[in-house]
Amino acid sequence: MKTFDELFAELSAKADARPEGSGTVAALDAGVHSIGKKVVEEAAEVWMAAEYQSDAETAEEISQLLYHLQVLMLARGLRLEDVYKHL
Ligand SMILES: N=c1c2ncn([C@@H]3O[C@H](COP(=O)(O)OP(=O)(O)OP(=O)(O)O)[C@@H](O)[C@H]3O)c2ncn1[C@@H]1O[C@H](COP(=O)(O)O)[C@@H](O)[C@H]1O
Repeated sequence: MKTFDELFAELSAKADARPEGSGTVAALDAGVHSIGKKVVEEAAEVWMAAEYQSDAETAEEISQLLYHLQVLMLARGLRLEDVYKHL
């Protein structure tokens, strides 16, 4: 298990080190347009899970949406503080 901040630190390190086989590196290489489509897809899956699926399935979909949002942040060069200051 990891927190939102811990995942962001892990993904930031992967973006810098670019390890072989990283899905995050592949997503970053695909670019903002591709990542944005994934965010929308995952958001729709969160909505459908919340309406029709279990709590556990909804939580899993939410985790995937949070992951893809973090990838989008990295692709744009945004830091956690850039988002947190609006909360
Ligand atoms: N938390 C996640 C995570 N959540 C979601 N995903 C990605 O999002 C996809 C889930 O989307 P779907 O369920 O829609 O599955 P899918 O449609 O079959 O996926 P695609 O075919 O579109 O890739 C997964 O296949 C992963 O590619 C994640 N990929 C990675 N992480 C974590 O990110 C870290 C770095 O991962 P790597 O960069 O791959 O090393 C690790 O800690 C991972 O656990």
